[in-house]
Amino acid sequence: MVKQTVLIAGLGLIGGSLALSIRETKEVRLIGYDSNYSTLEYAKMNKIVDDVYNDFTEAVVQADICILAAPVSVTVDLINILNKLTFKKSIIVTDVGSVKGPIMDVASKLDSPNIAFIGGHPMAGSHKKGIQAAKKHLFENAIYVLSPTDSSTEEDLERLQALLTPTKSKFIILEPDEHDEMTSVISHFPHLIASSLVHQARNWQKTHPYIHKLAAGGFRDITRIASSNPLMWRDIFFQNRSKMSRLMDDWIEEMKQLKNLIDTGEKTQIEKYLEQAREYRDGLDSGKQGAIPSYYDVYVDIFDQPGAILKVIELLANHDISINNIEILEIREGITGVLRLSFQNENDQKLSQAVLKKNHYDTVIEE
Ligand SMILES: NC(=O)C1=CN([C@@H]2O[C@H](COP(=O)(O)OP(=O)(O)OC[C@H]3O[C@@H](n4cnc5c(N)ncnc54)[C@H](O)[C@@H]3O)[C@@H](O)[C@H]2O)C=CC1
Ligand SMILES: O=C(O)C(=O)Cc1ccc(O)cc1
Repeated sequence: MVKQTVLIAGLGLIGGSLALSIRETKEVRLIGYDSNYSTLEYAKMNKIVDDVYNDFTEAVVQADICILAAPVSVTVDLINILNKLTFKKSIIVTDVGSVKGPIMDVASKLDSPNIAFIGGHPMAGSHKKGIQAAKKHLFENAIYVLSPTDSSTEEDLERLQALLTPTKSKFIILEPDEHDEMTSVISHFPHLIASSLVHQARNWQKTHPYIHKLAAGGFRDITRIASSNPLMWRDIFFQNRSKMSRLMDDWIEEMKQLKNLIDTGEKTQIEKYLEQAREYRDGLDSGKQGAIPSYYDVYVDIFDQPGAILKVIELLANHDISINNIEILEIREGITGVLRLSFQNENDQKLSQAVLKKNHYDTVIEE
């Protein structure tokens, strides 16, 4: 069987993770392009792809399928380059960008009859960046948005889905504008708000130096997404600029109304506001993977003793459970402290809780 050549352009967190899940497909020759030499070196050394290129044109003309996995603005530039090339054979081109509008706009100008463009967005990720953070199972159970275009056929869509099957994600078809509006509401705008809450705390720290300590609990949780890659998010905000701007207008208006209720002592109205928010939030399906991936955390009480953290890690490693992230939330001399362990999925979360409980650790999973 003739192997199809698949190019991943941009071998960072998302491109690298896609490569790790696709590479086991025997009938694929996987090649990678990136502008960063050490990324290419890493990808080659760790056999994440079969071959690496630092020239996009040289790589893409070989490909049967090309996945553009660079920042959104770079993806737009790469599509513009595609429009200047001659393709002697047919190629399916897709992307992974968090914003679809600008990418689909430029893709609609592709005039080679040999290019079939299908927009894409695997809705899972992390606050980390770069190929070192790539994970084979990153997209497991995640929603994977696909946006076919006039240039793509049903067969192209099926071929792309077949290639992406090892990601174990769930495909949904969305119109680009629909996608950008929804992601602006549940991902892009909340991101900005999380960062603004952090700024607010930082400003108040000048008045109350102790705020830093108090912010370690719930505040850190609700602002977690503010720790993500600033360059990527800057790109997302500007590429989804008009939708972000509209949401900011709505938000400012809502804040004004809330301020008014607080200033005038409208307790009933405020209670109603909180109640409605609680009802809607409780109705969100916590068991399903949403667009912003859930965090699967387990809180473990540990004693401040040498090697206490290591013991927990060893225990889970012995059960083949891999930990995504570890944070020490509070530990003071001689008393118990809390360790937050984050896992890739609910299964690992529940399994680790069972293992830890069996070994007499106090654990909590927040609902
Ligand atoms: N990080 C996340 O959680 C998610 C990100 N996305 C989207 O995936 C895309 C990539 O994001 P990440 O992998 O997180 O970022 P990343 O920073 O980990 O990787 C980006 C890669 O693109 C490369 N790159 C940058 N400029 C380039 C250029 N001119 N030519 C070739 N390569 C270039 C970088 O060297 C890097 O290896 C973005 O469009 C983002 O919107 C989609 C879903 C989730
Ligand atoms: O919202 C976040 O920060 C995430 O948890 C990961 C993420 C980032 C960007 C996306 O386009 C999709 C998911």
